[in-house]
Amino acid sequence: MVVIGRGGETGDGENRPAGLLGHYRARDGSHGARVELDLDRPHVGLVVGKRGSGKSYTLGVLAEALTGADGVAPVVVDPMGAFRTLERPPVSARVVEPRVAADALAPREWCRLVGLDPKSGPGSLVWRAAAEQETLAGMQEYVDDADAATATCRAAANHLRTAAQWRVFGGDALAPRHLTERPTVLDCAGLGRAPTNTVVAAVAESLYRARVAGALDVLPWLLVDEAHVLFDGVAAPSLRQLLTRGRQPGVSLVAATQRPSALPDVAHSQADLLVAHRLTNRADWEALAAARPAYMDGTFAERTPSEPGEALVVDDATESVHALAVHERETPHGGESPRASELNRHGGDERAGEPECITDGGGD
Ligand SMILES: Nc1ncnc2c1ncn2[C@@H]1O[C@H](COP(=O)(O)OP(=O)(O)OP(=O)(O)O)[C@@H](O)[C@H]1O
Repeated sequence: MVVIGRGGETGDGENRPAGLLGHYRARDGSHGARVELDLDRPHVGLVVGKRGSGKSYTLGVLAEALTGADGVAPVVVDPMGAFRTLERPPVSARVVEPRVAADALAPREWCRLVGLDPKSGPGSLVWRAAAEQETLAGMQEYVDDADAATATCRAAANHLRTAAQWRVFGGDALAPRHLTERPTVLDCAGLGRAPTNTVVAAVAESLYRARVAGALDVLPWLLVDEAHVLFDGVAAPSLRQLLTRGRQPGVSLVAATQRPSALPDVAHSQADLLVAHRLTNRADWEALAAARPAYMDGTFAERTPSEPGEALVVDDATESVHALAVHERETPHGGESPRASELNRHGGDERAGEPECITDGGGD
């Protein structure tokens, strides 16, 4: 058995947590030896591949592995509702509609979020409101009562009203302890790009701060699907922080994307683990190759897997490359596209239960 991500360490490996990622692929398609992933130390991972190549499935396998290990806690950002099935045993994750405290975002991020230039009148008013107030309701009141031109107040109020309509602000429901006491899925299906970015910014920042402050006794793993849309919005600074400094306090980040070429260079240079499913785009191969070291034998174009669930894993810790079949999920995979032929006579399709909503009150 091989443990990916664990290199050059002495000591009793038996006692250190690891999770099953897959098996080596034999030439005849049969399973070879087990390949596990180190869950003892924090990691930065990328899961890449074209549409339908198995990225979400692999994130699900990783969430299941983390659930079975001591001392770690998976927090999954679910942009499409594909991970709701993790609420079933043996994971029994809590699926929540995320709520974010308004003061989890810095004043600068508030301006960016609502699309206002901080140097403009309305932008500077929103900046001051965010600096002074803890809740979105408080910010709205601050803007309404501000000693500023009517047009400035009205423009700022309109932008804050839009943010209020996203229904992601309110209370401290995403407190790090809450997030990590059980495997958690943040159900962002139906949220747009800006509110999803808001959720990821707040969660990434609060997990990081909690670990730095010594307020969390488990090591969180933030798993984000469709990551390219997050490195392009207000979540980007918090994700960059996890990439460059998250391992020190013990926060892991695994980002999945179908467009690795759209990720910033820092994501490629900081990742110590790459799980590459099938990729056919030259720009994507080049983005991976630019950051990948000489121990890669052959090119990504030559070695790209052909079937969903097959992966090329590049491990910086052991400076090795592995061709795997990713392990089968224990919970059902929820990322399947619906097929017309599988709809029932009433036109419905079977969905996982409605997500639980945890708000602690005191919201906006
Ligand atoms: N390890 C695996 N074992 C068995 N089947 C798999 C595995 N990985 C993927 N599949 C199959 O491939 C399909 C596509 O996988 P998945 O939904 O994870 O793709 P994706 O890369 O996330 O696609 P998208 O970019 O559209 O979200 C799954 O529905 C599943 O049937």
